[in-house]
Amino acid sequence: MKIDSLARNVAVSTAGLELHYGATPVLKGIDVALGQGKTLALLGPSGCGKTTLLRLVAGLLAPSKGSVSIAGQVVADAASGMFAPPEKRNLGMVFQDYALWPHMTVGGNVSFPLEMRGIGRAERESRTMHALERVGLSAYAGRRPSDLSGGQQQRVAIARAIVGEPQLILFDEPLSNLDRELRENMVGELAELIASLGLTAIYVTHDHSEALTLADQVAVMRGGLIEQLASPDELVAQPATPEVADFLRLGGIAELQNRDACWFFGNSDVALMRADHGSAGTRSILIPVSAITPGEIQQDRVAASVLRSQFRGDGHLATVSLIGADQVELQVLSRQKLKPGDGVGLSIDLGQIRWFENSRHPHP
Ligand SMILES: Nc1ncnc2c1ncn2[C@@H]1O[C@H](COP(=O)(O)OP(=O)(O)OP(=O)(O)O)[C@@H](O)[C@H]1O
Repeated sequence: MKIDSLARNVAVSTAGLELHYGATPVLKGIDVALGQGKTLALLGPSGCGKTTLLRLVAGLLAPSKGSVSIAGQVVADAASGMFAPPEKRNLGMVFQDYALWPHMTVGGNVSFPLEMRGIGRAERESRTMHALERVGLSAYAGRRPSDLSGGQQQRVAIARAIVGEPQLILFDEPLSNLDRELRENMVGELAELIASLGLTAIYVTHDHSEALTLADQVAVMRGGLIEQLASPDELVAQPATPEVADFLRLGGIAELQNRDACWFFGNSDVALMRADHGSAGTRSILIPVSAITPGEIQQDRVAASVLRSQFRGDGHLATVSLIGADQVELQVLSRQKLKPGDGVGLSIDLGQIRWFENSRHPHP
């Protein structure tokens, strides 16, 4: 194994990583580097390759091209054929379905990885109790997993993943089997646990709020590629593409056309604002929820019709379509309840609009 002294504080990195199933490319060239003690979320829609990337880091799959390094050591390299199996990578894994052994006690489950490593009984017992204490389950060591709730079972899986004090912990949608309330509580707990243990973690999820809550860096993936890799703050403030903005639900995405010195929504007659002569013919924009103030329909407002609305804690979040450009859907936050079919006038703060360089549209 090669030690890269320049990369000592890089906990995990990939270079030109590709994975093909036969002729089908699933990952098309992934370059990431994650610092010690940091959490990286892999976020993206179903089938974009998140789990495949995690499995390549874990050593459950070998790359078709490129390499994976952990703590400066190459653990897989397609060119040389070098491949370290999972048990040689010093990592912990937590899966969606907990993967606990039903015939063993909670304590037995947690101590199993230590037993596999040949660690003696006394040390196993003290480390197991310590790991269970860390997840708040020391009183449950003698119980069977089936006696525990879903949230408690997932904590047992986390205790089992940290008991060996791994340098890296991999989470594959660990909360997706829990109901919404428990999931929301556990996101915060997990973030706290990861921080207090100083873990380096990779966390796969398709839930943007989980990713933005937990991670220091978020890789938004699409079609086997990373579309944007950035901190949560940067992603929200500066989504690189309309697709990223749409996936993070930052607001409404629209395509504008420059005609007669005005920016119109698509090829409709609904104008948003004046345009400079000579500016590009077509641009995609993000109109954040915070840029729109809803009110009565009147002359200087963009008229829209409510499609659906949901209460979300601080108001009613409605999806509206523009009258005269009904392919454009925007998100509006309203104090009053809006019902499907209601007419609403939108005051749009043009200063908050984000203009994208490209002219791609997320809903072809
Ligand atoms: N063994 C396999 N053989 C062929 N194709 C596969 C295999 N495993 C995964 N794929 C394909 O690879 C692509 C990426 O799968 P992957 O599980 O990494 O996606 P994902 O982003 O994690 O999605 P999800 O959130 O649904 O788990 C998918 O199109 C999937 O159908």
